[in-house]
Amino acid sequence: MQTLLDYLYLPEVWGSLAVVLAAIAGFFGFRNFRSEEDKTDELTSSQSPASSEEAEILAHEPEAGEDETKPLGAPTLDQFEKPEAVASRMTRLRARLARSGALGQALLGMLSKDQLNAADWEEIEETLLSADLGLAATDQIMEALRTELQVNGKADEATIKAVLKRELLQLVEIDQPRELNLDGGQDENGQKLPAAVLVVGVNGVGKTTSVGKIARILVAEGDQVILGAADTFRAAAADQLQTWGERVGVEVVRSDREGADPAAVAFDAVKAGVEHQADVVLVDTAGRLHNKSSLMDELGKIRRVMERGAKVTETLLVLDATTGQNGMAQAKVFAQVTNVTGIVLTKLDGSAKGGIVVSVQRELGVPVKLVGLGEGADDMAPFDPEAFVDAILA
Ligand SMILES: Nc1nc2c(ncn2[C@@H]2O[C@H](COP(=O)(O)OP(=O)(O)OP(=O)(O)O)[C@@H](O)[C@H]2O)c(=O)[nH]1
Repeated sequence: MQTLLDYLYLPEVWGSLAVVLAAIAGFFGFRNFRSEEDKTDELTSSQSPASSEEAEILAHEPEAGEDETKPLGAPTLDQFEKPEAVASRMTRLRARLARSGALGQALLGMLSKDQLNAADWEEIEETLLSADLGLAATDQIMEALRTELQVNGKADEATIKAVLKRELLQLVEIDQPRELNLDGGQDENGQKLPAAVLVVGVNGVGKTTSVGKIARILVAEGDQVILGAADTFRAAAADQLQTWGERVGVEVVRSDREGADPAAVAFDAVKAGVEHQADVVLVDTAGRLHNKSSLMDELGKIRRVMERGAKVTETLLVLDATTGQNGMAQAKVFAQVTNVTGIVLTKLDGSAKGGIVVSVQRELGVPVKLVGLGEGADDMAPFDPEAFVDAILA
């Protein structure tokens, strides 16, 4: 006769227990996916891959009966944080943006003098340049101010503000939508497909944090989101992303292996998004700048394998507002190697470099879509040109 102890050693018992636990976790809608790359080498695919590397990733299917999910307990829905709604964060964060209003105050102080001499104009130019507006935009504003003061002699504060606002708004304007394109379309059977969003940028600019924050914005808007931790260069990045996901009940696809193929993780994330009929799959990348061609290869491959599962509707470039022209040079490399569709400008809180919005859009020809305004989880908002200009002139 079997004792209770014998019974506990039976593998079927543990197998059944695992299935029950997985089912419970699945029921609560919270699962942590390990990339299939970690698990199997057995492959089948009817699609024709573009390269042998891609073939490996595409052919990567779990073995029959294998469950690649790793349930992390079963949190109930009310254990998840409720991210702040977009409208309320805009009001709250406006004040943060105003901290970068040093530009408006400095200019108004100088321009309200009775007689402006050459040294004053030089100082005005210097102030505009130090806000990272760039040469061309600075020239345009200088021209408009000179014209105003020549025509009307001394201008009052309200007039100067109006001229600055008009010019800045014109400079910030860009003939492209600022909203994220999150229309993934449908497959040939009419089943909804997720929008795949690739997030790129130099390390340390706030990429992983931004992916977490964007996920929260989307969750607040009612979207079902899946995150892909394709920054496999730094193991902590996947842990960091997982924490962001866990806080709001968002699934995170990751690899447990440091240095795993980022394209495999990105592929699995999109695959999970399709299977779970998610609205958006957000993929974080490492994007180390070893050299231009390896970066191009890596991002190109990630993008191609993502496209096999769903449409990459956005490639967002994350840029640190405090890094100025140096950051811009690096951003340009990314824009050259991948088709960037929007900028996420981080660390705009407290930075006197608000002018970077103008220069980055001019240099890269893509709109700033989101701005990071602090280290808090909901300190990110869609970019609003008028609120931005008002704030820097406050
Ligand atoms: N003040 C402020 N800090 C920010 C903002 N966005 C990100 N950070 C901080 O920037 C630091 C770097 O952020 P990460 O998300 O780890 O940067 P990363 O680009 O993913 O870095 P790698 O993974 O090394 O490539 C963190 O301390 C963030 O809290 C922001 O909008 N404002």
